[in-house]
Amino acid sequence: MLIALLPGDGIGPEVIAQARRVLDVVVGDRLTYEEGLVGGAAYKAVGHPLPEATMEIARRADALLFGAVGDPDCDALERRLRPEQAILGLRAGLSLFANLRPAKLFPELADASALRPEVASAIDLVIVRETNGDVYFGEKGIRTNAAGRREGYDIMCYDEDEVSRIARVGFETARARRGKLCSVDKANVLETSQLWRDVVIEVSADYPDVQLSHMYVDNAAMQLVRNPGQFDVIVTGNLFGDILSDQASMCAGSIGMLPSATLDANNKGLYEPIHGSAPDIAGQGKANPLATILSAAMMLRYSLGLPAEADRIEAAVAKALAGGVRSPDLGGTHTTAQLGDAVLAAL
Ligand SMILES: NC(=O)C1=CN([C@@H]2O[C@H](COP(=O)(O)OP(=O)(O)OC[C@H]3O[C@@H](n4cnc5c(N)ncnc54)[C@H](O)[C@@H]3O)[C@@H](O)[C@H]2O)C=CC1
Ligand SMILES: CC(C)CC(=O)C(=O)O
Ligand SMILES: [Mg+2]
Repeated sequence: MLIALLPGDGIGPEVIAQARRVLDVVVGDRLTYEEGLVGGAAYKAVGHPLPEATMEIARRADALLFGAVGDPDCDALERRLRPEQAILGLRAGLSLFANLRPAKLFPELADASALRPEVASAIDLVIVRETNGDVYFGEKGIRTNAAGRREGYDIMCYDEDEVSRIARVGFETARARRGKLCSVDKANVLETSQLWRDVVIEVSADYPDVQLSHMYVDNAAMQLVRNPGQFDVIVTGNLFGDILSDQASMCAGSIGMLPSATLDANNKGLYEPIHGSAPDIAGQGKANPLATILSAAMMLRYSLGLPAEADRIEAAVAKALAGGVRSPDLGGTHTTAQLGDAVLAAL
């Protein structure tokens, strides 16, 4: 099975290196890898953040393992050349529309959560975030308005098929878990959200066994901190899901702990930590690689049909944490490579 390995920028290559070490031990030569340039690294090498050569590898691969993109050197570039376009281009170009972001507290990390231990310990949820639409992909630009002033605009738009297909992923995910789906929107002020809510209710007719609720996104942000244990599966749009998942990560200890899978309709997937390229800590050995290692486990489970191997990796991460290894984001002083060492030792 072929893996497209896309390290990207900043801490991306550092965390991918640790995930690769773990995969080498757990699945060995059952996987082969082809590395592709993405993000600022690709822009600097060939003048585009998502070169056709990388897309070609991505299309051929059975799964994609992605680090992160984003490079302060590229901040002044026009939008289509910015590193971040690489991840948007991969999601759109490969129809990767269903981003699953599980947030669960490893019991060993109760002290690292931003929440009180008794509140944090209840967090065990999945955010199902749509990733092919919303303001990230609507018409956008900067124009001069009638008053002669510059105005920026990003059209928020979802069509009913986009909503129903992600709603189905939400219902199926909930059905396989505790049977509760919370759809998060802003239907009190956004037409897009009103349609979202209507379509989710229509789809719910096919899932009478799943308990559906609706919540406005501002309340959802508050409830995630107040009582995260009330959520099983959250289904939401691209923007809201992006924000809520970073927030959920702190309930589970750190942004360096949350993995993700972004799947197409056939479970081909791109696997990546939810975090970005973290330029503030890049190159210092401070990055927590566990989100990426856990993303590799999700890849084995969802796209490669190797659930036992995925379980092994997740158990090794838990064992490493139980052994006391902690990167700075978790309140410790261990390096990126030392976290990788601890997971390998646990394996
Ligand atoms: N999927 C992707 O490739 C994403 C790319 N980005 C890009 O990354 C760049 C930086 O964005 P930020 O807003 O700073 O978000 P970020 O997620 O890169 O970093 C936010 C904060 O969390 C810390 N952090 C992130 N990952 C960590 C890890 N594994 N271990 C320890 N600490 C970690 C960082 O040091 C920073 O203080 C930007 O160019 C942004 O556009 C942001 C999010 C996702
Ligand atoms: C470039 C961003 C849309 C990436 C991001 O923040 C995310 O997917 O979580
Ligand atoms: Mg994000």
